[in-house]
Amino acid sequence: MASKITFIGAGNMASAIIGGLIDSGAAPSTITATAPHEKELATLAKRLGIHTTTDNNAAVADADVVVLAVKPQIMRSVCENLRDSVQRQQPLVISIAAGLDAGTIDRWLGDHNAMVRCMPNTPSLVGYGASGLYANAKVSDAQRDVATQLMEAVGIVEWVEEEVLLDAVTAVSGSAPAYFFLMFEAMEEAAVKLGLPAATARRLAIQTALGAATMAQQSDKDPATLKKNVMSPGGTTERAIAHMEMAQLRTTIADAMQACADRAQAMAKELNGD
Ligand SMILES: NC(=O)C1=CN([C@@H]2O[C@H](COP(=O)(O)OP(=O)(O)OC[C@H]3O[C@@H](n4cnc5c(N)ncnc54)[C@H](OP(=O)(O)O)[C@@H]3O)[C@@H](O)[C@H]2O)C=CC1
Ligand SMILES: O=C(O)[C@@H]1CCC=N1
Repeated sequence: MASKITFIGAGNMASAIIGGLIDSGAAPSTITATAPHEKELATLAKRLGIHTTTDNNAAVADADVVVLAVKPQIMRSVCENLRDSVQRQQPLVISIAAGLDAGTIDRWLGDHNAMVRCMPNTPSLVGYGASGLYANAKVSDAQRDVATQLMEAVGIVEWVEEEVLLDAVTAVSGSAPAYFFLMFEAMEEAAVKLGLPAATARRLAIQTALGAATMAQQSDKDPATLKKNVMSPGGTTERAIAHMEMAQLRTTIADAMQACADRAQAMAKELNGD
């Protein structure tokens, strides 16, 4: 990617994306990251060879792409401080903040900006991210490609055409790593009750999830068929799955995802007010 990219914020998500970009061939000299403290930046500059600065406005001055990667609660003051530089430079602005509408950030940045809003997830840290992206009407096809390349550096990308669908993305991928971690916790606890050492149980559960995910990704069969293939008639898996269905696991998952999407809506109301 030849564009000059500036990351406002240099925390977990920004450093994951920058690491992925460099691994996929981006020149470190085209990347700048900002944060309030020199010390954190110096570590990042040393590790990745990128430019760093504590001056957000200086970092935006020659950027083609500006990625907003600060916490939602401080986004307004960060954006208002950047307004003049962004209006002068007119970069593609990509926000990865949860809960903040593209329109709100655009307004804080002085309006009429090409804005992409992205909902990533934490497996981006290890290159297995899943991101949902939404673009406003100012974003060109070339800028869409840039945003796709940026997030594909740390995983897969799915575009949505209506911003409200990012709430569904939050429910199915943004928040979802935690659902699987809960499953690992529960399986480990149950396996310990069945007599296995905790460490053995954890390794087996995690490897099984990795295997199941890889199979589901590589197979041309749907998940229902793959599930059926594990279930010998009258066997052990059939008994376990019957128990999960009887306990309404599907309803629990649907209700949890609805609660997640509802919370995303409520957060948007809290965060997007004047
Ligand atoms: N974690 C997750 O699962 C997900 C996170 N997100 C979003 O990603 C964004 C970043 O999250 P994450 O990386 O986890 O957070 P971090 O706290 O790890 O990173 C935030 C970064 O912003 C820096 N910062 C603080 N104030 C400023 C400022 N005024 N100017 C420039 N930089 C500043 C922080 O520096 P310092 O540490 O010195 O304060 C830090 O480097 C959030 O908006 C979050 O909603 C989205 C989806 C999933
Ligand atoms: O829990 C949260 O609010 C954030 C957004 C998606 C993942 N973490």
